[in-house]
Amino acid sequence: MVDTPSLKPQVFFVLGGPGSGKGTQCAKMVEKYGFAHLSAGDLLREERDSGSETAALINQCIVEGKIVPVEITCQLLKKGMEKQGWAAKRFLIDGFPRNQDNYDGWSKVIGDSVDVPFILFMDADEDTMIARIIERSKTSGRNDDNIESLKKRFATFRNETMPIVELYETMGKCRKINGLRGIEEVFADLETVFAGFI
Ligand SMILES: Nc1ncnc2c1ncn2[C@@H]1O[C@H](COP(=O)(O)OP(=O)(O)O)[C@@H](O)[C@H]1O
Ligand SMILES: Nc1ccn([C@H]2C[C@H](O)[C@@H](COP(=O)(O)OP(=O)(O)O)O2)c(=O)n1
Ligand SMILES: [Mg+2]
Repeated sequence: MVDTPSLKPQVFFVLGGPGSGKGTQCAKMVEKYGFAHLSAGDLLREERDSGSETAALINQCIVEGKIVPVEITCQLLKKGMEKQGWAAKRFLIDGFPRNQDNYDGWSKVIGDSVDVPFILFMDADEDTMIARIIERSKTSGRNDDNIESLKKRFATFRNETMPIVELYETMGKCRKINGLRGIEEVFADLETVFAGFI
């Protein structure tokens, strides 16, 4: 039987607490292996800064460490994927799905039109993540890179995002990465996990 190549895009979600290294590692995968990278947070900040009618709601969620309703985020991701050329692409989608609402909304709108071979979970302890975000705050210009917002983001991560990580774990689709080491050592682990896809 002829093995017909799938035209579905492959999507790898990248989850982990704030400062766990999601964006850093995705950028390296783009540079070395040509993956397309969509950061849900970056898309939401861009949408907020465009001054659209959802800008105020998005900003409120960002500052309060809450998750923006999926109708907004999923449309931004879908548009971003279409812009990159939908089919036969390998996408890293960073910072999504961050809660059950994200997961359900994606399933409804995108669902089986993509393959999700696995997700990455960047694992790090809070002290390390806090130190990294404090350092990042010196240059990021982000209005949520401060200790007050950060505490709320951690609570959301523990209460809403970890159950999604666990859901993928029960499906045998979660690849846990120790994010505590140096950037290059972490990346070497990603290369191992992605063997067969790069
Ligand atoms: N493995 C690492 N070791 C030390 N610092 C790191 C590491 N990975 C990322 N960083 C730094 O920590 C900060 C947060 O990383 P980032 O990739 O933006 O995390 P996230 O997208 O998960 O919030 C950045 O300033 C980045 O340069
Ligand atoms: N799926 C998502 C992703 C991000 N957001 C909002 C809420 C998050 O605290 C902010 C920032 O997310 P982002 O992934 O950029 O943050 P970190 O890279 O984890 O530091 O954006 C969201 O509401 N829904
Ligand atoms: Mg990030």
